[in-house]
Amino acid sequence: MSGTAMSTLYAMIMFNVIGTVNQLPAMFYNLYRLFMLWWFNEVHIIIPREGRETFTTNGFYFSVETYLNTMSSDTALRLKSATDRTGRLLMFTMDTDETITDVFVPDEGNKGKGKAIKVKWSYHRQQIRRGDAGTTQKKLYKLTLGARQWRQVGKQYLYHVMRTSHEAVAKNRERMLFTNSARRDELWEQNYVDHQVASTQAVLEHSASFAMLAMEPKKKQEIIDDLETFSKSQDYYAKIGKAWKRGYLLYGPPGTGKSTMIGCMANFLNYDVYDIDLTAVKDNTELRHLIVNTDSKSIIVIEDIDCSLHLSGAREAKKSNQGNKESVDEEKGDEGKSKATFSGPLNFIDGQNKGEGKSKVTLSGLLNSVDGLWSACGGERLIVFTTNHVEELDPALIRRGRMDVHIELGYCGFEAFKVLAKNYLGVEEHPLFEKVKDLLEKVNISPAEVAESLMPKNLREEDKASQCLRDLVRTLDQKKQEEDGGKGKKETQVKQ
Ligand SMILES: Nc1ncnc2c1ncn2[C@@H]1O[C@H](COP(=O)(O)OP(=O)(O)OP(=O)(O)O)[C@@H](O)[C@H]1O
Ligand SMILES: [Mg+2]
Repeated sequence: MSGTAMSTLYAMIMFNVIGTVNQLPAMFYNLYRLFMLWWFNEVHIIIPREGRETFTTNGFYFSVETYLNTMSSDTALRLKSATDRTGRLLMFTMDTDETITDVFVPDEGNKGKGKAIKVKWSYHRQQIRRGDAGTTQKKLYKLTLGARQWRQVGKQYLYHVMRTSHEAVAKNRERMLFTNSARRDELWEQNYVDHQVASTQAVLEHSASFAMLAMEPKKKQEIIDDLETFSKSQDYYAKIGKAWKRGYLLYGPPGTGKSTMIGCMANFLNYDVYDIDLTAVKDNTELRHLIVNTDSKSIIVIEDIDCSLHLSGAREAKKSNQGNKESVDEEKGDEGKSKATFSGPLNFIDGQNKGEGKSKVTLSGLLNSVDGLWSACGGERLIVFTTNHVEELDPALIRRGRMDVHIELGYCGFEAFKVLAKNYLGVEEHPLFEKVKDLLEKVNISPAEVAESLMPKNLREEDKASQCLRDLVRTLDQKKQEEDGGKGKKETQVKQ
């Protein structure tokens, strides 16, 4: 094909894409177009970096870049690599004039009838002379595919590119942790927050995944299925007229993995986390304001809800004192005064009430805020309460409909231990496993304590697994003796 003919074709496709050939008589134009497609049998689509207006950029160019990044590292021969803007994620892009091939299977029922098509992508830079102003460089991607394929599934393919790139962006999106909490330092210690970026934004650094969560496998799978179903059920929730929200109550003794599970949920769903410390919330109005101002795709967390406030007490006092308007007045008194926002994780509540136990949040205030979230906010959200003492919570707070799923996290059983042994020591079998199994049936020990025993204490030790397992057996024996001696709790507890 001659250079002139190619340029004509480029020009045509570009005209076609941006729709500027309206002046041509329609019939002549269509005939001409069909002839060109038949004659050259290939279509080239140019996606320039520059947008249509001066000084603008073309969003689709970046979608293509992200899309190609999801595949170019496997197929291109020359790649450029760089980190993304956060400096954390490695991106691979094609080098100039590099070409890669993509295979696309259109939907059944489409004109392409489900047959795979091959398309080519290439990346180019062109020097453009601008008279006396010198030259500028134009960056562009070029898509090449058969003329018939373009007619049949071209648009479907381009939408596929756009959708895949949006999904990749969503997947690699950094999860943020917002907190009103004076517990910020504690969160840092737990590696929830990256120190370096905390002054401007808090990135959720918790690397927890369900794979490393020690829990009975069937129960774990049920939770994963529940989360997955929830995240894909937008249409279903709309159909039954229910807000797209789900409440989780996580309860169990200390160190059984409640906070860890929240990290797993956030990473699994790719949601942000809003950690609300009720003791740092001034009053009910402020709480409502905080909750309603959370973004979609987020998990609103209230940890240790039993200790944050004496919520059940507040409710009981209110019940037994129906005539006393004080608590109601308290709830209404600060209407409109709240200034709290989730503008960032640091200092967004004025310091005076922080951690001083002066919060005036009441149980009914909390109930109203949760219900307000259910009714007033669009978008998907989870709300998670954690507690060590579920029996002390007011039934209204945790009734189904508010807290849809109740998950008990118990002491460490043998199944949970095997997950920990695999994660911490990389072993799936060991002669000491039988002994550990036997002791775990008799002793109540939290996964946190087991995890602590499984941490190598001496790097010079060659057989770290045996050393750690011996350490665990010693700890379990010691606990058993304590329990046998009546010092510890002896009643059987739920194990995971
Ligand atoms: N089920 C578990 N699976 C894996 N690791 C666990 C599990 N439970 C606890 N751990 C380990 O123990 C540490 C403490 O656990 P975590 O903070 O999740 O407990 P918790 O139930 O929230 O305790 P608390 O009631 O005191 O807040 C975690 O950092 C993790 O390393
Ligand atoms: Mg916790």
